Amino acid sequence: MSQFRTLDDADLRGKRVLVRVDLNVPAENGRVTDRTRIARILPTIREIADKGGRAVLLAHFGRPKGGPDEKNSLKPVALALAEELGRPVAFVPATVGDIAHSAIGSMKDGDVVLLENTRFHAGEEANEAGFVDQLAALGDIFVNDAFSAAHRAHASTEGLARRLPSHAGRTMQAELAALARALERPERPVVAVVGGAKVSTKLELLGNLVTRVDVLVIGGGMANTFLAAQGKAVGRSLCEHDLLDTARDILAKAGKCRIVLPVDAVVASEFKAHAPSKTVSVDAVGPDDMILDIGPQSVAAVKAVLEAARTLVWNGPFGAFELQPFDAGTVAVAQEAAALTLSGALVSVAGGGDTVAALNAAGAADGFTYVSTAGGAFLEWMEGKVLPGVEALRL
Ligand SMILES: Nc1ncnc2c1ncn2[C@@H]1O[C@H](COP(=O)(O)OP(=O)(O)OP(=O)(O)O)[C@@H](O)[C@H]1O
Ligand SMILES: O=C(O)[C@H](O)COP(=O)(O)O
Repeated sequence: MSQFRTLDDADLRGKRVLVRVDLNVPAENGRVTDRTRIARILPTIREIADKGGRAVLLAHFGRPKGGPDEKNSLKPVALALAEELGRPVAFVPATVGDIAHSAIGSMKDGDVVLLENTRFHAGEEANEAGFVDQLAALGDIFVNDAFSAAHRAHASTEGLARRLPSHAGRTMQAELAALARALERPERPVVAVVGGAKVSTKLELLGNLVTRVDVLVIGGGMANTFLAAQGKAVGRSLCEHDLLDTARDILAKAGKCRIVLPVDAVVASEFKAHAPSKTVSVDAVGPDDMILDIGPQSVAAVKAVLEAARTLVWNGPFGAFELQPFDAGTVAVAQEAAALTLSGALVSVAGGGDTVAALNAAGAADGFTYVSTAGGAFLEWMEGKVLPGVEALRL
């Protein structure tokens, strides 16, 4: 961690500390429905406040089009944050300018305020120098605790880190350490599991992973494209038929990396919970069938792969896990990974919004070595891409 300044290196007392956090949390009708990301940033905020810093939180929420819109206000999130923190969090209905200055000017040591959505200003996503200046004028030092937004080169993630003395927050530190352990200097054999639905966005990831891991397990909707590329019928399953050549290229360049695809599947003719289903070989998928989960033989094969592995990196469920009983494959593999991790045999790291939801639903998340709350940033990191928000923190 010597490549980054951390809170250990910061003189916080009496300082205005601009803290970039990720409060892009799921919400419905103005109520936060999942507080995982809030829980992750508490240690950094508490440490800054307890050391006498004045924590000025910066965050985005949703994807507003560069102007204020009530639907994307962070105000309700400030309430949830205050509850989790167990201390007041003053919400400031402005991101920069006089209102923000005056609210920050009246802070005392140990206070916490949350500024309005950074994306209400077009300069945020454009990483405009003028907007970076306006943000920088509000603080003395910058702390980035938002790994999950670090793939964005925005004013509050990248620009500020280059403008003010900058430090990695505790969650950023933990995330980088866990991810480095899993892919940069992992114990081998390393297994990557890639599933889920977003085939086209994850194909580049697969192409990169085959050069870095020992075994690549492909599941979920992803696998269907590969089965089709091998000439198998996939019926009405989720499948990107225009990407079959890309899938074939990935299979061809696998080299020493073993690729594990499902050998059996649970199929149904409707995409809904408890739809009548049957288990078939992947060579016997009918024209009306939809593959909604991997079958028991595939589960056994993946478990065997995990038993022989030392490191696991996982993104994407094995099936339509929100619909019972099509969660069975994901649940079984998640529980096996958690058990192997708890026994000390495996280092396991998982990331992705739906993946984390699936691991939680399986009761397996606590068993993993590290569960990242990052979606896009986790994928880009797995792809081996440079994350601008992380790069800007490097010494
Ligand atoms: N065989 C399948 N057929 C259809 N949908 C599937 C199948 N397997 C998995 N899915 C769907 O994949 C989705 C999750 O995949 P996704 O690629 O979005 O995961 P993620 O990367 O963890 O999510 P996020 O983008 O939120 O970070 C789930 O909604 C699940 O129902
Ligand atoms: O939810 C996320 O993955 C991060 O907060 C980044 O959000 P974005 O995809 O809208 O940039």
